[in-house]
Amino acid sequence: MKKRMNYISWDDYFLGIAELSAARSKDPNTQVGACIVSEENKILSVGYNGMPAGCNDDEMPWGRKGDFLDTKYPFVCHAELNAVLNSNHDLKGSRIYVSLFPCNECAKAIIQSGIKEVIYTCDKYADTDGTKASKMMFKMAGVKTRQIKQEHLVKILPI
Ligand SMILES: Nc1ccn([C@H]2C[C@H](O)[C@@H](COP(=O)(O)O)O2)c(=O)n1
Ligand SMILES: [Zn+2]
Repeated sequence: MKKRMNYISWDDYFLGIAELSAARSKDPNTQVGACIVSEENKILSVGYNGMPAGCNDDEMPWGRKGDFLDTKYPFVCHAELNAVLNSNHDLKGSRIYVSLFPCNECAKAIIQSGIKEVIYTCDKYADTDGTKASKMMFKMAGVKTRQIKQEHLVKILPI
């Protein structure tokens, strides 16, 4: 008997784990998940966007508009930053799978931690200056970026 052939690729596997992590997010508008993987395809960390530890997410604002302090933006920790901070491992040479292209703040954390490749699916904020800054920094720092489609798994997040 031969081995099973239609197993999922490493990319689909780790992207699936990033998507599953995103399903933990309480953000009503955008749920993001990230999974950091070593050169040996071992999972080093995962994360999703949410309020900082100890900040009661029932009491924090989740809106997008209005006074800055009445929105989620100054408070929420992004999925990629959480994944970097959640890890107890050296991230040098690793790659990060993320369901949305990293913002400029996360791009800095990704570069400084030694991650060498960003694999992402969605790029819905491509036209923003933040994403443009991320792309500039990744290029200058030699961090590869690659967009892939989720081929084999149904999207986990509810529509
Ligand atoms: N690469 C990213 C981009 C965004 N996030 C988080 C931050 C917020 O919780 C949400 C964005 O909210 P929106 O403006 O789309 O309502 O997604 C992230 O974790 N990683
Ligand atoms: Zn970010």
